[in-house]
Formats: sequence, C-alpha cells, structure tokens
Amino acid sequence: MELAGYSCAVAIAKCYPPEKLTPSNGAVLVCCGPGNNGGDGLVCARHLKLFGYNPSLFYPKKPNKPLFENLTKQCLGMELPFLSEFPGDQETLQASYGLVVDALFGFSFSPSVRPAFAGVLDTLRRVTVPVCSVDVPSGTLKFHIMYVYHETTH
Ligand SMILES: NC(=O)C1=CN([C@@H]2O[C@H](COP(=O)(O)OP(=O)(O)OC[C@H]3O[C@@H](n4cnc5c(N)ncnc54)[C@H](O)[C@@H]3O)[C@@H](O)[C@H]2O)[C@@H](O)CC1
Repeated sequence: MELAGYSCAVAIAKCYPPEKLTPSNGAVLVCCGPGNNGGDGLVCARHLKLFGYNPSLFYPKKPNKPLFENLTKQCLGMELPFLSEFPGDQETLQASYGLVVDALFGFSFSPSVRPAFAGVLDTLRRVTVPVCSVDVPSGTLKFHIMYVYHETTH
C-alpha cells in the first residue's frame, strides 16, 4: 500500500505538476473509499503534500482498523485537512481543486454503488479537471484514467 500510494503520487507529479494546476495553489481533492483503494489514497495524499501540492481528503467511511487509523493519523500529523462533507457540485469542486485523486473503489467494487457514494461518483464523472484513479476508475465510470497500480500510463 505504501508503494502503491507513493507510485500514484509520483505519476501525478509527472503528468500534472503542481505549478500547472488551476487554481494555482496546487489544491488537490483526494477521495478515499472504505477499502485498500482508499488506503492507497491516504498514502498518496501524504506524498503529494511532500511534492508541493495542497491536498485535502474526503474520507467519509473510515474503517475501524489499525491500518487505516494509522494512515489517517499520519495524514493528520502532516496537517492534511479532512473534509466533513463532499465539496458540492461540479462547479464548486472545479473552482477549488485543480485535480482529483479517485481512491474510492478498486477491484473489489461491486455494483451498484451505494447511496452514500452515488452523488460523489456522479460529480466526479462530470468534472473537467483531471481525475486520476488509483488502480481502476471507481464504479467503472469513464474518467481521465491513470492506471498506477501495475503500470503507469497517461
Ligand atoms: N490486494 C493488494 O495486494 C493491494 C491492493 N491495493 C488496492 O486495494 C484495492 C482493493 O482493495 P479492497 O479489496 O479493500 O477493495 P476496494 O478498496 O476496491 O473496495 C472495497 C470496499 O468498498 C466497499 N464497496 C464495494 N462495493 C461498493 C458499492 N457498490 N458501494 C459502496 N461501497 C462499496 C466495500 O464494502 C469495501 O469496504 C485495489 O484495487 C488496489 O487499489 C493496493 O493497496 C496495493 C496492494
């Protein structure tokens, strides 16, 4: 998971350097799901911060397991903000963030998406800023895809 999350951050930095993002403060929204895909997102967020981005985390379903609790603790220790709610609709999201990391669901996703995440996936499908998906696009939606688990493409 550490290597997967780090690899995601490296791939994002190569494809979307922070200085080229709009808005220019390098703001990135990292959306994390309840499984290991979400754990990759937590690790990715830490490294994005170190690479000069300004990541915020949306992590609505936090598992009650030491692995994820410790990953969360590390993010908090780096003062990464955890959003209490998803940042609104498409326009609101795009005005605030230059890139989205989709670490919601990986290969264990089983359709159909449950209500808690339906609106989130719908919004991510509409945004025009880059959406970088960890491993696979969540919910089989067609995002700007960056496969970074087994190989890296753009
Ligand atoms: N297995 C491995 O060796 C590794 C896996 N990694 C990542 O972990 C992912 C797989 O992790 P997991 O098996 O934990 O699964 P996921 O992270 O893909 O998702 C499982 C979680 O999503 C929930 N879920 C499934 N379908 C849903 C639906 N329709 N609506 C709402 N929630 C739903 C499940 O209840 C569960 O909590 C991979 O795709 C990859 O990104 C990496 O961390 C590297 C190592």
